[in-house]
Amino acid sequence: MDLHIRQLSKRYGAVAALDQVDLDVESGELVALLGPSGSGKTTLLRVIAGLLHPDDGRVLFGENDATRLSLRERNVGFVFQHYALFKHMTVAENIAFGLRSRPRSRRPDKATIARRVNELLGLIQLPEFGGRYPEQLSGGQKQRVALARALAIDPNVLLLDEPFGALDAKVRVELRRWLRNLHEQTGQTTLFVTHDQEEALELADRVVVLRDGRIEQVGTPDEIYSAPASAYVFDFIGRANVLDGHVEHGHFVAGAHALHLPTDTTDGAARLYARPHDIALTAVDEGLPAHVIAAHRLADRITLELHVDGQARAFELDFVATPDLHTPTPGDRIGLRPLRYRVYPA
Ligand SMILES: Nc1ncnc2c1ncn2[C@@H]1O[C@H](COP(=O)(O)OP(=O)(O)OP(=O)(O)O)[C@@H](O)[C@H]1O
Repeated sequence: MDLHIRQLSKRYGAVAALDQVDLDVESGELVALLGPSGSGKTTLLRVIAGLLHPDDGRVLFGENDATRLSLRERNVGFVFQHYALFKHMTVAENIAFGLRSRPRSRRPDKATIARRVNELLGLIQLPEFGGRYPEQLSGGQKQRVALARALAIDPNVLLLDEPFGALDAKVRVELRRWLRNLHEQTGQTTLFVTHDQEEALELADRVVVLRDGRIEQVGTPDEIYSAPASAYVFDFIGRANVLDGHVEHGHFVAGAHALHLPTDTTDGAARLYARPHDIALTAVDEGLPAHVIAAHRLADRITLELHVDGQARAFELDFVATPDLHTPTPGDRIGLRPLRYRVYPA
């Protein structure tokens, strides 16, 4: 089912946890809510779930205004990082819980529930685990069961709040790929909260970047990564180098160096942002002059720490070592040519 958020606001004293948020999620989409701690991700998810009431604004499931409906009436499935399974119930009982606790008029019969549970055990790839108790499962298995429990009720939307946040890095990566796969099978409209940009970019159809309770950018992972709408998004999405300078007649000027800007940018003080792997090494008089502070090698990758003439911030450049390439050493003078970059007003 599609989901529409209209002008949602929620304050805690002086803090605007959500500030006039608008968002449309299409039926079947997997959308990541991405932002640093305190940006409002969990608040937004809880308002959609009906666990929290907004001060203002509306939540629509399809065309139906759900703003005043309770959690149960909204028929949402959710999995939170710390939303533990019921310890005294088996895996199968946990998965069946949502269906069994429906009012009698809407409760499926026992055989239908058992069929649904088996189907879900298959979907989460734990077909033999129905009789186990949660304490007999690994962390990743528990979260898969939690997901099956959330899916059992055939929810209007599936809401996931850092569901893999408590697991170790390797399991996290496995589970996010598994979740992407599962999503392709179920086609369930899903909102996924994370503060991990890699997770968001790999998993989602679209990413919503939040900042202080407002949406900073909404786009496909490619749009967010390749065309960050602001310095904030650029910085949050990956490693960033920053050059201070100014824009003049379609060029970014830093010291004696000018770089052509493909799009119209207003003249004035500006900052250029470039990723460490998007910068080429040149002869010192052909690029931005810099000197090498340190060189680090990890397998075939080399990272140079640099000081660019006239700039206050440290600068980093990454490249792959090849046999014919001379690796600069500390103290060397080199030139830099940003290959891909974005310029934002300072
Ligand atoms: N119950 C509460 N009482 C007071 N302030 C709150 C409450 N819940 C959230 N806030 C504040 O609202 C803002 C948004 O919080 P929220 O939990 O939505 O952020 P988040 O992006 O999910 O962060 P995290 O990644 O740390 O979970 C924060 O400034 C937070 O301190």
